Amino acid sequence: MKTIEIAVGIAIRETDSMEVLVAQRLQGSHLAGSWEFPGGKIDSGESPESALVREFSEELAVKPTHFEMFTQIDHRYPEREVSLSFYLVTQLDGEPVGAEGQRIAWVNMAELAELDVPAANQPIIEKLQAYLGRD
Ligand SMILES: Nc1nc2c([nH]c(=O)n2[C@H]2C[C@H](O)[C@@H](COP(=O)(O)OP(=O)(O)OP(=O)(O)O)O2)c(=O)[nH]1
Ligand SMILES: [Mg+2]
Repeated sequence: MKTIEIAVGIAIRETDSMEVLVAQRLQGSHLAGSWEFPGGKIDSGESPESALVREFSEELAVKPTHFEMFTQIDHRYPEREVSLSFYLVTQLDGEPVGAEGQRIAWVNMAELAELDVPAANQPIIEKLQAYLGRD
């Protein structure tokens, strides 16, 4: 099975608690209905960082202006194998919207733990909770 390379951004903001931006995968897509971190496929010849910036523009109509590598994980779903590069996005130019009609939400770590997420994200979320704190 050919591995699909994906760039994903975990946008972070601090309000009363630390929050991250999630988006609900659209009907008709792989893992429809689950709450993902925005991102998508890296085009051939494209760098992961360029893909991250492009996907945030397409999906959220914002530009990540500060980001750093967080972690990388490979996961095999029954239908496809993905290689996910997760970035922490600490600054955005603009206010994100669901530019493709998807629902988006800023959630704290407790809320994130309650969401239906892609199976590949579970270890990432645990790492994120350890990194940001649980409250
Ligand atoms: N964006 C994103 N994808 C994830 C996450 N976790 C996870 O397993 N995936 C998987 C789901 C999909 O199989 C794949 C992303 O591919 P995709 O098809 O949504 O890519 P895309 O945004 O370029 O969409 P499209 O142009 O193909 O419609 O990665 C995540 O947190 N964010
Ligand atoms: Mg996508």
